[in-house]
Amino acid sequence: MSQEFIVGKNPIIEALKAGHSINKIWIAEGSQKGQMTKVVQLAKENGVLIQHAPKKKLAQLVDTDNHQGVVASIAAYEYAEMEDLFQAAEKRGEEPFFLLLDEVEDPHNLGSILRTADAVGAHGVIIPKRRAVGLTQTVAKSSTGAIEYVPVVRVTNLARTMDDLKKRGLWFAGTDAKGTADYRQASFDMPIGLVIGSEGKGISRLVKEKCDFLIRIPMVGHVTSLNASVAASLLMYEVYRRRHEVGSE
Ligand SMILES: C[S@@+](CC[C@H](N)C(=O)[O-])C[C@H]1O[C@@H](n2cnc3c(N)ncnc32)[C@H](O)[C@@H]1O
Repeated sequence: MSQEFIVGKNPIIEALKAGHSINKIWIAEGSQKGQMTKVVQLAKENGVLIQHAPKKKLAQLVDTDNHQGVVASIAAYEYAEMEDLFQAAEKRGEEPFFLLLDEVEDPHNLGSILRTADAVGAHGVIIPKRRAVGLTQTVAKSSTGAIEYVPVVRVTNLARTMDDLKKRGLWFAGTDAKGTADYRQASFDMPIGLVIGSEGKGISRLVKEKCDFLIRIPMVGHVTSLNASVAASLLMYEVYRRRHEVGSE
């Protein structure tokens, strides 16, 4: 089984809580306080081996000093199947709410999108296999554990996947700073796929053509677009706002 590392207390706590298969945890000597006691307690409950080591050893394992004194070696994150996303919606008695990321490359953006997707109860994220970031440890860290809860499906061809999903009732809202409709006027009560473009090029032509409508978040300042994860978060919360009455969390 392929193996990678996750770093930081919160991501490791979430991985342990979610029952992710962890081979071993390294804790830096002298950093056993605060949240670290929770890491140790959960590791013991899950029978995970803990090794205390100098900070330098942790930095060598993961090639960074930014590990908050704890590193875990885990089985690689698994991708979900499309059916898992539909089942997640069905289980909650909700219309499907998926995110499609068209070649998002920055792991911090993907992590942050997963974090908000978890917060708003989106049923899953769809990414292409090529020219896009996958489920790496940087993504896991940026997602602060949400990677454990939001199913991510990898597909060979996003445009073709949209055709398949349309047959299952999905509507696609493309997002673009130059989109024709103000997002405040769009409908989100049907089964919806929110399409987010890449950091550099935005949504590709083919994928854009498959979108049923193109929405924009109005911008009255000087820059021409928002960061992909910021735009995704605002729009995910708009879907949430439309679907949940105040106090009905
Ligand atoms: C950094 S932007 C891409 C900018 C790219 N140069 C372009 O021309 O589209 C990344 C993605 O964030 C989303 N986005 C950014 N600003 C937006 C806005 N004002 N309204 C809707 N979506 C936006 C879109 O999905 C966009 O493809």
